[in-house]
Amino acid sequence: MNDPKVIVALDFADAAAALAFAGRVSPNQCRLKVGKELFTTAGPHLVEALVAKGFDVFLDLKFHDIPHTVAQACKAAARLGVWMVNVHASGGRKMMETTRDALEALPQRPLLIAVTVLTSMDEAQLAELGLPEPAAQVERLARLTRDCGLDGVVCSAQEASLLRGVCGPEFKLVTPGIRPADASVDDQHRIMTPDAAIRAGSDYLVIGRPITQSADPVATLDRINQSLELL
Ligand SMILES: O=c1ccn([C@@H]2O[C@H](COP(=O)(O)O)[C@@H](O)[C@H]2O)c(=O)[nH]1
Repeated sequence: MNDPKVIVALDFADAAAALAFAGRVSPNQCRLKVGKELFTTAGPHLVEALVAKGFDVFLDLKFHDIPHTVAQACKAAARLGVWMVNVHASGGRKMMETTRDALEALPQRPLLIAVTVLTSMDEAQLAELGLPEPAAQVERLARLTRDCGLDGVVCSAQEASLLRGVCGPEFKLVTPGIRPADASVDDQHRIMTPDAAIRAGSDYLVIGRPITQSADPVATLDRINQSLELL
């Protein structure tokens, strides 16, 4: 598989557990995501170690701060050799454009995407924040992200077909909240199965616990990949 669709979320408590998983899979089977828990405990060295093993690494730190701070943080991420990095679209136009410009000045840059609405959020939680229902808020932030020249967004697969129409074929749609039919939903709300997500227009599926907490993580990953090959 040259372009694996599955990005495994390495939400492990320490570097040893993350490296043990990475030692059991190959860069042809999946990409890897390092998020807040693992980065806070294991830091940049772990990211560099995964990159050195040949994996495409998505550094999922969801930066959200003033423009200069976010741009510098994303440049620091680029120096680690990561494949993809992200910010929160709700940080606004100036933040996204400043970060895009900072990365475009580099000889080699990671993909830059923006989080729209977290997949754990439902309509009631958004209403509490004074925001419209998920699809409307996701579309608004995705349009802004595209206008700022970023490469794509994080959204739920439930919004993928809408955004594919609005943002075009090249715009990357990275979708967490993926749940095989027999998996626990956990704290996710806007979910979809792996094959339905790809059919809806997702480019990449972020999958954590359904793989990493399963009895046989490699077999689960293989099963998901096989279900996608049939499409
Ligand atoms: O909207 C978002 C953005 C990021 N995530 C991250 O994806 C994984 C999902 O893990 P699961 O175990 O498959 O639920 C996790 O690292 C989140 O931080 C997201 O879920 N939703």
